[in-house]
Amino acid sequence: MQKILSGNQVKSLDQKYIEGEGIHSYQLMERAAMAFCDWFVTMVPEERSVSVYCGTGNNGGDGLAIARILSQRGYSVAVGHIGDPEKGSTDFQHNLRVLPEKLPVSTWKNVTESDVLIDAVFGVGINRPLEGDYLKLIQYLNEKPALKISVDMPSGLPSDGPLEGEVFRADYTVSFQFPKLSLLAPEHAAYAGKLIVRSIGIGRSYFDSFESNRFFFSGENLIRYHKKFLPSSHKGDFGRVVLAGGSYGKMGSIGLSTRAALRTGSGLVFCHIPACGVEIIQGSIPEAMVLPPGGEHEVGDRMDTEGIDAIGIGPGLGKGENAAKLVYQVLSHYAGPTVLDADAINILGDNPAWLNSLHANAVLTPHLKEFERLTGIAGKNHFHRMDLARDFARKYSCTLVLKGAFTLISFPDGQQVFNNSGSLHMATGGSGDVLTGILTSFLGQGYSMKNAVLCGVFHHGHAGELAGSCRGRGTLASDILEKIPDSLLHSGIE
Ligand SMILES: NC(=O)C1=CN([C@@H]2O[C@H](COP(=O)(O)OP(=O)(O)OC[C@H]3O[C@@H](n4cnc5c(N)ncnc54)[C@H](O)[C@@H]3O)[C@@H](O)[C@H]2O)[C@@H](O)CC1
Ligand SMILES: [K+]
Repeated sequence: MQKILSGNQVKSLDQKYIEGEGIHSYQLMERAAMAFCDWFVTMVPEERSVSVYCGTGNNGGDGLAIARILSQRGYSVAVGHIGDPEKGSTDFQHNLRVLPEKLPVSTWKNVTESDVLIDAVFGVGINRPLEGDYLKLIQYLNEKPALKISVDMPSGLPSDGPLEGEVFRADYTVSFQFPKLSLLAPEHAAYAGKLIVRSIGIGRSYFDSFESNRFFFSGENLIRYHKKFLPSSHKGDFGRVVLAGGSYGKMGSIGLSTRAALRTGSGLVFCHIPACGVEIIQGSIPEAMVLPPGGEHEVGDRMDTEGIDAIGIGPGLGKGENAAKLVYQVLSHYAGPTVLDADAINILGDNPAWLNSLHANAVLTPHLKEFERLTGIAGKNHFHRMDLARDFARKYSCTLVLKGAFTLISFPDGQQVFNNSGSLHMATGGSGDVLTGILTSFLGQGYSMKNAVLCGVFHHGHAGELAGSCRGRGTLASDILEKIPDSLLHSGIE
C-alpha cells in the first residue's frame, strides 16, 4: 500500500530522499520525466506532434525534461513557457540549459497547434486560483480538441483540497510516486481524466517519518492478505454464510449477492428471503439453500444465526416492518462478521440509535447517497466526506466502505485506504450487491475484517475491469460476478 502525503509534505519527502541517497534534485526530476515518457510512448504514436506547456517551478522543470526526452525518442516537440524563466526554480533552469538547440522555447502564445498537449504549468506547488495570463493559458488549452495530459496534477487543482476556479481538463494525469489526494475526489475526475501513477523510486522507508493515515491500494502483494487453505480443506472450512434480503419485485439483488458469495468460494450459502422469492432463487441458483421463509412479500423478522460464520444483509430488503426488525436482531444479537448494505443502511439511517449496536465485526458498504442518509449530513465536498467517513468508523468502531470510483475504506483505527481497481463499466445496477456477496464470503471463510475488505473491494473492482474489457458498455452485474474466479486466479488464489 502506498502512503498518500500532502502537497506540502512532498517537498520534504524529496529533500529527505535526495539527502539520504546522495543524489542531486535534478536527478530525481529526470526520473520523474523518464517515468512519464516511458508511459507516454506506450500511449501516443511517434507521428503525433506534441506541445509541452511549462511553468517555471519544478512542474515546469519536469515539462522541460519531458520535452527533451520525447524529442530524443523521435517525437516532434514544441515547448511553450509561462512566467519569467530567469526566475525559474534551480531545476527548471538546469533543464532549460540542457535543452538541445533544435528545441527552442518560446512564450506559450507562439506555440502552434499540436496533436498532444502536455500540461506542466503547476503541480503540487499551486497555492491560489489561476488568474491573469495563467488563467488565459489554461482556458485557451481547454478549448483545444487535442489529447491532453497533465504532469503530476492538472494545473489549477490544489493537491489536497477542493478546487476554486479554472483547472486544466486532462484526459490523463500521470502522478508521481503516489496520487495526490485531490485526484481521488469524484468531483475532480473530470479534470484529472484517467489517473496513472508512476513510481520515481522513493522507497517505503522514506515515507515512514511522514504522518498520514491515508493509503492507496493497487492490489500489490494481494496474496498476503488472502487466507491459505489446506488441500484437505472441506466445504465447512470455506464458511457457512447467510445472505438476507429481497422483497416482492426485488429478488434480483439478493440473487446477485448469493451468486457472488458462491463465486468467491463460500462453502455453504443460505438465503434468508421472503416466500415469494423461494422459487426464483432455487430455480436460478441451485447451489444456494433457502432458509424457511418468515414472510410472504417481505423477509421474516428474525433468523436463526446458530453456526453461521458471516451474514450479509440489505440487498433488495426494502424498509418494511419485518426488514427493520431483522436488521435490529442481526445487529444486536449476532456478534459475528456482518455486512450491512443498501436498505439495511437506509434502515439504520432511519433509526440512528441503533448505530450504537455497530461493532468491530460490522462493515457497512454505502454509496454516497446512502452514506448521506446514514449520517444525515450532506458532505460539503469529498474532502469533508473523507473526514466524515473516518470519524464514523472511529466513533462506531466499525469498518465503512464508501463506494465509488476509488472506493474509500475507513477502518476503526482511523486508517483510510483508497482502492485503485475498477472501471466505469461497474456503474450498473446490482454492482454493489456483488460486493456484498464477496465481502460476506471472505468474512465467512475466516478472513480478518481488514483482509476481507481489502481483498473484497480489490477483487470486486478487478472483476469489474475484466468484465468491462469483454462487454464494454453492456456490462451487467452478473458479468462482474462471473469474473470473480478469474480475478482470484490472476492473484494466484486457487
Ligand atoms: N517528489 C517531488 O517533490 C518531485 C516533484 N516534482 C515536480 O515538482 C512539482 C512541484 O514543484 P514546485 O514545488 O516547484 O511547484 P509548482 O511547479 O507546482 O509551482 C511553482 C510555483 O508557482 C507559484 N504559484 C503557485 N500558485 C500560483 C498561481 N496560481 N499563479 C502563479 N504562481 C503560482 C508558487 O510559488 C509555486 O511554488 C511536482 O508537482 C512535480 O511535478 C518532480 O520533479 C519529481 C520530484
Ligand atoms: K501540471
